[in-house]
Amino acid sequence: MKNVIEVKNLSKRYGKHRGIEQVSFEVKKGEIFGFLGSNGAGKSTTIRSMLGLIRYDSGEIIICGHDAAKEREEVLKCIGYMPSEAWFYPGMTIKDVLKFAADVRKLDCTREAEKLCEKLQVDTRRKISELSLGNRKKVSIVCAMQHKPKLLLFDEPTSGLDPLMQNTFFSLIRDYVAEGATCMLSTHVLSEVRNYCDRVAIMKEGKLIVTDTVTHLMAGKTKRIKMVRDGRKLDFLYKDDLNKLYRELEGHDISDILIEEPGIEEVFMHYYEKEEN
Ligand SMILES: Nc1ncnc2c1ncn2[C@@H]1O[C@H](COP(=O)(O)OP(=O)(O)OP(=O)(O)O)[C@@H](O)[C@H]1O
Repeated sequence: MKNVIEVKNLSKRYGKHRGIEQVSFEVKKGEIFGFLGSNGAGKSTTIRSMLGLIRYDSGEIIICGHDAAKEREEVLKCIGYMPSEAWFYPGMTIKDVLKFAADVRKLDCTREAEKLCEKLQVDTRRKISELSLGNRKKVSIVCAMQHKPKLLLFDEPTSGLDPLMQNTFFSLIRDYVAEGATCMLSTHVLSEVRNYCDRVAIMKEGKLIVTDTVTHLMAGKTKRIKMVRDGRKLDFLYKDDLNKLYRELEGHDISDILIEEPGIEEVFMHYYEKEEN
């Protein structure tokens, strides 16, 4: 399958401060790719480098077959970007904002914008200054999607959206992906990754520590064990061979035991801990 994103050995420093180091990953056409990491891990730096919003120090970024450093305009043509801050000129109406965003691309996006506004319940007559954060986020979503881009690139898209709108947002993504688009989104919301993403990359302290399918990550060796041992309730994550655990339990009174797959939160923590060891 064709790669829509290829990031190779991407590094960026902010003066003395660490930005990102040697980040490499690929996203295939038709994937929904989750980008995870705690505050300051380097997600926005990677995304902004992809868009040419910041100049990176070394490495290579190819998007839709174009080099992000040398063919920025071509790259921007194929991307619909939603930044984490939904900032617009406060005096403009939503309709004006959407038209402005389409005009910049020299496209008529009226029909698609109307469809999106209806689904997201956006009243285009309202002024930006009257909108809550959630409603500004919705305007941002329409701006990113109305030109039906090949690559939907979202930086923390759902913060501020109510659960109903989050569902609508992901169903829109799925519709575009079904029509041939690809999506990469950064998020702190692990359930979004579990429910909607095909693959995930986890960043930590400027480095990419794992890239894998969500299914594979969830099916790892780590288990959550709940048991009552010698009258004491225990609840812990177990990463080793289960046979070893059974041997360790010999001679103890086990009155109850439950072995289950950990949640994605635990898988995420597992990778963080593993890196530290
Ligand atoms: N303009 C800047 N000047 C100096 N350092 C910066 C700047 N922007 C980011 N950094 C640093 O680069 C690192 C990566 O930050 P980045 O914003 O990419 O992380 P992030 O994963 O997007 O975090 P968050 O989830 O909080 O948005 C951090 O150590 C951060 O302090």
